[in-house]
Amino acid sequence: MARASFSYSLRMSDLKAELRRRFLARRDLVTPQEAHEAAAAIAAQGFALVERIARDAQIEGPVVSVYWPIRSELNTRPLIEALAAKDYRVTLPVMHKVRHPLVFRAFTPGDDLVKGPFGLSEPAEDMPAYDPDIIFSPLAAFDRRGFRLGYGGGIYDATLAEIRAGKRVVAIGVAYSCQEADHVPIEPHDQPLDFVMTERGTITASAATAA
Ligand SMILES: Nc1nc2c(c(=O)[nH]1)N(C=O)[C@@H](CNc1ccc(C(=O)N[C@@H](CCC(=O)O)C(=O)O)cc1)CN2
Ligand SMILES: Nc1ncnc2c1ncn2[C@@H]1O[C@H](COP(=O)(O)OP(=O)(O)OP(=O)(O)O)[C@@H](O)[C@H]1O
Repeated sequence: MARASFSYSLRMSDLKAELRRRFLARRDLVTPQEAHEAAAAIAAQGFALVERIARDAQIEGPVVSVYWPIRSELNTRPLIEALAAKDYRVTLPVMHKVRHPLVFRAFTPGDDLVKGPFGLSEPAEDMPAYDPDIIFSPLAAFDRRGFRLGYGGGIYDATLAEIRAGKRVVAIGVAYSCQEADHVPIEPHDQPLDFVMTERGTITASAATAA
């Protein structure tokens, strides 16, 4: 038994690592012009979806978490600007350890960010922390059920599991359409997204828990 589950998890991590490599390589091929247009599309769609979620769920002044892009991730800075301009409470993730939940700290465009691990830019430790109502999550690959693969830290999974144990949170994956996979391999700890947003439109995830 022990041997069977060991080989299962080895194969699973190889499979995830291979998919991660393949889909990150696709993302790296996006041209600057495509990236520019996608960032504008995500700002418009993301802003509209936040307004819709806040209205439907009757959340006054929702806390919205947006990632601060690194590497070839889709640029969410125009989305952050659009939300902040309408007085939404924007937070950015602060990483502590792999497989541990993120902390979300307040950010307003123009605020200083400090260097975190892996080239991350994060709000300073003295900024106030809030639990988000809506989380925009980066990813390497996604499927239409709403399952995602990240950089392999299990961090968004741990974060969503923790918040969902106490309240409703809407998770929105942000990606280029070239990052869509038929089926992302899943494990029991994987937390589904509610929506995935690409430059082509917004997908309502079929495995969503909060729709
Ligand atoms: N822009 C952005 N912010 C984010 C994330 C993200 O994916 N993108 N995160 C999403 O969770 C959290 C940070 N987590 C991260 C976890 C791992 C790596 C990383 O670079 N990992 C190495 C592999 C390390 C290893 O295998 O030992 C790598 O990919 O090279 C980056 C961010 C919170 N903030
Ligand atoms: N809560 C957990 N319990 C047990 N194993 C876990 C847990 N979270 C992650 N792992 C293991 O860590 C590895 C990375 O997890 P996974 O592939 O789900 O991360 P990811 O979704 O790419 O990362 P992130 O959520 O940070 O973007 C996997 O091989 C998985 O088995």
